[in-house]
Amino acid sequence: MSPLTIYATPLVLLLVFIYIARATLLRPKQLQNDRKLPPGPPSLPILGHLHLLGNLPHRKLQTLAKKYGPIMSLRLGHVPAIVVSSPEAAQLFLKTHDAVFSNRPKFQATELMSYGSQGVATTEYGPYWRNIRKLCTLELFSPSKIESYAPLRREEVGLLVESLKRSAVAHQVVDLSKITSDLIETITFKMILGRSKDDKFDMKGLIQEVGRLAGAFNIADYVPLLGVIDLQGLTRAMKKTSKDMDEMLEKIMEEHEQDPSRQKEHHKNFVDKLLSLLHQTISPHDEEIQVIDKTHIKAIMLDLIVAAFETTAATLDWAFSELLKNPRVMKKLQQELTNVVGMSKVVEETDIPKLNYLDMVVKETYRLHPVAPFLIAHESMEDITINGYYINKKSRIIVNAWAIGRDPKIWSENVEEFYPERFINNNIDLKGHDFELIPFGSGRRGCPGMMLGLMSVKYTIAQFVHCFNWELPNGMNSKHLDMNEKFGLSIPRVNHLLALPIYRLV
Ligand code: HEM
Repeated sequence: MSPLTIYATPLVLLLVFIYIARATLLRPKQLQNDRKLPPGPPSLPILGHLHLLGNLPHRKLQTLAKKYGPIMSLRLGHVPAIVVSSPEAAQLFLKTHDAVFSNRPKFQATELMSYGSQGVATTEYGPYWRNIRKLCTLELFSPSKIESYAPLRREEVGLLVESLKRSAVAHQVVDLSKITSDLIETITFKMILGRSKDDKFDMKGLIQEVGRLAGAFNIADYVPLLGVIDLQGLTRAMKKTSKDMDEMLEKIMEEHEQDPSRQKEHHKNFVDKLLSLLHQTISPHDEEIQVIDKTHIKAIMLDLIVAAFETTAATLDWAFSELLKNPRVMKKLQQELTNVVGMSKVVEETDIPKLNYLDMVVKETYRLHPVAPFLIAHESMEDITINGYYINKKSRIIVNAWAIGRDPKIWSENVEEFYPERFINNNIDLKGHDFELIPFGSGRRGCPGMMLGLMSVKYTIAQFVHCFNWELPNGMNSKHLDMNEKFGLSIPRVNHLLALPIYRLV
């Protein structure tokens, strides 16, 4: 036994004892009063229901919701949580009572790595969030801004097509997961930071580490007394990553400030825009004057990159996985591309609105693989009663978009099948109005980057599927392609997707 273990064990026992004593003596108000909580499974002392979550909590919570219903009550350590698993219930939380549930809970990861939760996605509901979100919408997500990035997407996807053509000639299997993740990395960095990856910093490595740490199950968030001793080593890792990340973001800001060409309006990218607002009020007309400083700018940049990168890359990974697993769908999509674009041309973004089957393929990808299966956690800002159930202020709201997408009562018995045609005769879209399909969330905290992300997703799928036929390596039967997923900040594939490109245009 190591000396560390010898000292740590009595300490853990002492902390556990204090925790039980506190929990017993200071019983939460909700338990003293006779208020009806939503149903839920029996819980353990201290852990509550943490032990039930497993490695793939979206699947475990789906199973539990079948027994306890679409509004289910859990306790994750000391945190009361409500799990929402039907479109009707999601509508209640994200639309009808949106104003009560628009807060974000604080996590150790966002506190340590997002500058005290000061980014867009991590910050609490209030004037600061409202102003920053308004600014991002105007400067990054407006239709004209999305269009202004079309040349960037065209160039980066074009370079990849050329490289894939070379692989095709050499009969070389490519790592599609890596290729698409590198592509999204480049596009995201150029859009938000105005620069591509370079040797100076390992931006992707750092962002992936932030994603890994933020997505890890951190006992400190649920049993704070145990968090003090940092048994998992996460606090240490977060502090280190946050320091490295800070150095990188500082240098990036410095470079922007020192480049005089950046002062010209048409050269400005998102960081320049944020820097031009330094020490100014974001919105002088709002009820609370907010002056933006460098810490805010770093938190906003980081939040946007993390929100954009993993989600978009994981979507592409699952879309290509499903297309390779379902050759019928791949052929039908190629047929649509042949008809609309023609075999002698590559896809342009202006073709995208005409590609109806592509639209259905993307929706079906999100139905089966909402890459943020629980959206981003929401938190109630006041006590409220919904459907006769009492919900405490500061309850964590977990919307299981993954379970909703796989509910046979909504999607019929072929729910596990990748079948884009299910969208032919309905108007279900991804905008958050149809609670059967909410991979981008809904309401005030719904994803503001949806249209920007969808453009990269659709354009990349269309170009790759139009330019190439794709085969699995070593003649693998499509039925044998593994679809194992891992849970984190998003749910990517466990194993990278490998495939052989064969050029198909004339
Ligand atoms: C294309 C794939 C994407 C998916 C599937 C996705 C999904 C989501 C989801 C589920 C949420 C949480 C919604 C909620 O809590 O109700 C969210 C929030 C957010 N997303 Fe996205 N997203 C994507 C792309 C992007 C991109 C490209 C950006 C920015 C460049 C972005 C920026 C954000 C931000 C800033 C938030 C936080 C909004 C807030 O808290 O007010 N997302 N996204």
